Amino acid sequence: MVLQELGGSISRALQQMSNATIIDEKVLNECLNEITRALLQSDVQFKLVRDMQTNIKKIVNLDDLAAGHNKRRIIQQAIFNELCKMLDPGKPSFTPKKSKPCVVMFVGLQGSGKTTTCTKYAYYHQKKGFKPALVCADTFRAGAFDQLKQNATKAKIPFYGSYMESDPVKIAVEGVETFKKENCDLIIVDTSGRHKQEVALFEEMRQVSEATKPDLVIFVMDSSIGQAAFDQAQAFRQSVDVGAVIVTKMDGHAKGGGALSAVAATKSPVIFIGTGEHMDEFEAFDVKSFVSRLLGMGDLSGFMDKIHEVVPMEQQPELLQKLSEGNFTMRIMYEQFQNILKMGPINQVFSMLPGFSSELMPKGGEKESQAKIKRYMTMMDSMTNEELDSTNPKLMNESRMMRIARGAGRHYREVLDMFEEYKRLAKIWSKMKGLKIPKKGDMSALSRNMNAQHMSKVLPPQMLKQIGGMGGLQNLMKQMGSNKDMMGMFGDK
Ligand SMILES: Nc1nc2c(ncn2[C@@H]2O[C@H](COP(=O)(O)OP(=O)(O)OP(=O)(O)O)[C@@H](O)[C@H]2O)c(=O)[nH]1
Repeated sequence: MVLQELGGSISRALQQMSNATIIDEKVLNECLNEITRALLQSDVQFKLVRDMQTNIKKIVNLDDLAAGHNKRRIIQQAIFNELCKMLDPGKPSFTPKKSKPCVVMFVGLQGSGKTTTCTKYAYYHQKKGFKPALVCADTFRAGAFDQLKQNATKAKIPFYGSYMESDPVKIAVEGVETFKKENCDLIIVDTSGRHKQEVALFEEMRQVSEATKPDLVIFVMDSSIGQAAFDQAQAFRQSVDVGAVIVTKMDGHAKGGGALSAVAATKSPVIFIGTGEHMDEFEAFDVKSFVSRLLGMGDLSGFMDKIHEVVPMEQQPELLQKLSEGNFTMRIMYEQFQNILKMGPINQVFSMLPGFSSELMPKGGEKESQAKIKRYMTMMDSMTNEELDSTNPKLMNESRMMRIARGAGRHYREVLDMFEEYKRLAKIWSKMKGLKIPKKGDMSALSRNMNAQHMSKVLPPQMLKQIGGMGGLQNLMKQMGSNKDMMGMFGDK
């Protein structure tokens, strides 16, 4: 079962439960069985799923719940928490610091996407101001060095390797020494891919680890390996001190369940996921955001962080001010489209945005969505400043739209479509009116300033009903103590 289907099945099970007039043992069991089935089909290890089910039943004791408690919300929250617990081993991974040079070693099965991921990891940190370098200690696969060299050159990252030397330990040590001298602060060592049974290659990996003394060993796992994930991850952990997991190929036909099993086997957190073959198809992994998106709840906190990353600091207060005044103009939409295109793979960003995901981003239609955004932007290029900055929808009459269509070489119908999309987004964002704007556009402060009132306006009515209306929402926020967690629930589905 692919990841999107898993999310869909879980959301449906929750929805069915919410539709029941009374939630009793039978309804709860049906809901949990549905979720169990979905997780098993997604290749989550059987034991993990069984434990989860037992835990939820322990937490949600229907008889003990005093009258007046919102049972649906408690069950939903329990499922959310259990899924988070499955993915969170409870200890954070080592994170590289610019001030101190560090060595990170990559291990994984042959073809898992290790070499590609090494470059993605280096590129990600390079964008954050690190000085990364790549060492190819894979002397087993002919062509591995060329592949790394090619990727590294593309990303302008220094690399080290040899066509002649056959001893991976020697290359690894020389590469690490070389880059330490060159003051690189993140030295990444790519090792040979292994089959599970290859004792010699496991021994080689152990020796490379012993010689280079990595600060972190990352286990790279292909998300489609299914039920085998647990055993494979454990085999690696027995030879080297795995400290983090990266799950690749989460795009396409990925089965998400293997990730959960790998976390359980290595007791190490997933730190990134690979979502495509390209360098920037790589996402930092956050458990709560992931589960939130898996359950179809959207992830506004992730979106806020993304905005923080790509919207220039000087633009932020201005944008927030405009949103707080309820002035969502075409120009803001244009700028947001520009930012979205800058943020990287569009499907990742869309799944975080309230309102953007469902209409503009049909599942699997990233290319079309990207083209649509570009088309919208071309049409907006033919608009006047007055039109772009107006908040009066009446300004956009037929003759103006005809003119824009002619100017952009598009059909009138397409301009109309774009305008409908603008109105839809303006309606969603207008609910941010009155939001207190923190100084210097601090996004996390903005999250904190969101109160139940704002949330109730932005939440889809169905979801608000599930939570237990305004009262339930206020209670939930009090209990959670932090608005940031709640931000994950801002989907518009
Ligand atoms: N769709 C998709 N493809 C990926 C992803 N990561 C890697 N790949 C592809 O998977 C294939 C194998 O990747 P490599 O990086 O060569 O794998 P490797 O683990 O280094 O292989 P060995 O050196 O043999 O161990 C390549 O075609 C990559 O482009 C991903 O996140 N999504």
